[in-house]
Amino acid sequence: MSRTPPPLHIKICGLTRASDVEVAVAAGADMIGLNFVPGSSRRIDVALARTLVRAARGRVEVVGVVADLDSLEVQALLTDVGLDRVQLHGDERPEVLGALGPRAFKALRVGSAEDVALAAQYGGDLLLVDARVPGKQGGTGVRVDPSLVVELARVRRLLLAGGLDPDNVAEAVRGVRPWGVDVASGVESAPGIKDERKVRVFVDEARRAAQEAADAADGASGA
Ligand SMILES: O=C(O)c1ccccc1N[C@@H]1O[C@H](COP(=O)(O)O)[C@@H](O)[C@H]1O
Repeated sequence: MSRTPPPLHIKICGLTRASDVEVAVAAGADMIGLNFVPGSSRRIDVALARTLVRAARGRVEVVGVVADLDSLEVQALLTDVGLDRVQLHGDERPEVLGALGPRAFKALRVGSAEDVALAAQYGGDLLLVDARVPGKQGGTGVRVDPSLVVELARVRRLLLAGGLDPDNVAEAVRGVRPWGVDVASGVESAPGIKDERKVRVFVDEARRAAQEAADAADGASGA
C-alpha cells in the first residue's frame, strides 16, 4: 500500500521572469528563490523582485538569496520587496542569523567534515547546504558529497542544494532524505532562464523518490 510520504519541500531558485514563476507554481514547487547577490548571473533588482513577488503571492513562498549583507540591510530588503524568507549565502556570522530571527536561514557551503561541524553554530528551523567551490558563492552546479551531510539531515531540517538536476535529484533524495531540495542551474536553458520541462521533471522525480523512500521505510518497519 502506498502511504502519504512526509512532504518534500522543493525550491526553484534564481528566477528572473514572471513566466518562470508560473512554471514553478504549475510544476508544484513550494518555494522560489530571487537572487540579490552582486556578480550572480541570476541577480535581479528590487523593482523586478517586487513584480515577481506579486505574481507569486499566496501561491508559493518567496525566498531572497543574499550574501554578506548586515542584518539591517537584509531586514530592509525583506520589507521593501515583500519576501517571505531570506537565505544567507555568504560568510555571515551566526550573530547575523540570530539578529534576523525565524525568517532567515543560513546556507552553509560544505566540502569537508570541518565545514559540516560549523552547522552547530547556526540556529534556525532550516539549514541549506551547498557545495564549497573555491572563489564561488553559489549557483555552481557542483554537488555536495552526500556522505558528508546524511547525518546532518537526521537532526536538522536540511535543504539540500548544489548541482541537483532532473537526472540526479531522485538518487539525492533517496540517499540523504533531506527536508527539501533546492536547484538553480540544473533546471535552466541559460543562467536565470528556467526550462519548463526540466522544472517539471525535477519536481516529479523528487516527489517520486520521496514517496519511494517513505514506502521503503514503511516496509522495513512492517507498517
Ligand atoms: O545561483 C546563483 O547564481 C547564486 C549566486 C550566489 C549565491 C547563491 C546562488 N545560488 C544558490 O546556489 C545554490 C545551488 O545552485 P545550483 O543548483 O548548484 O546551481 C542554490 O541554493 C541557489 O540558491
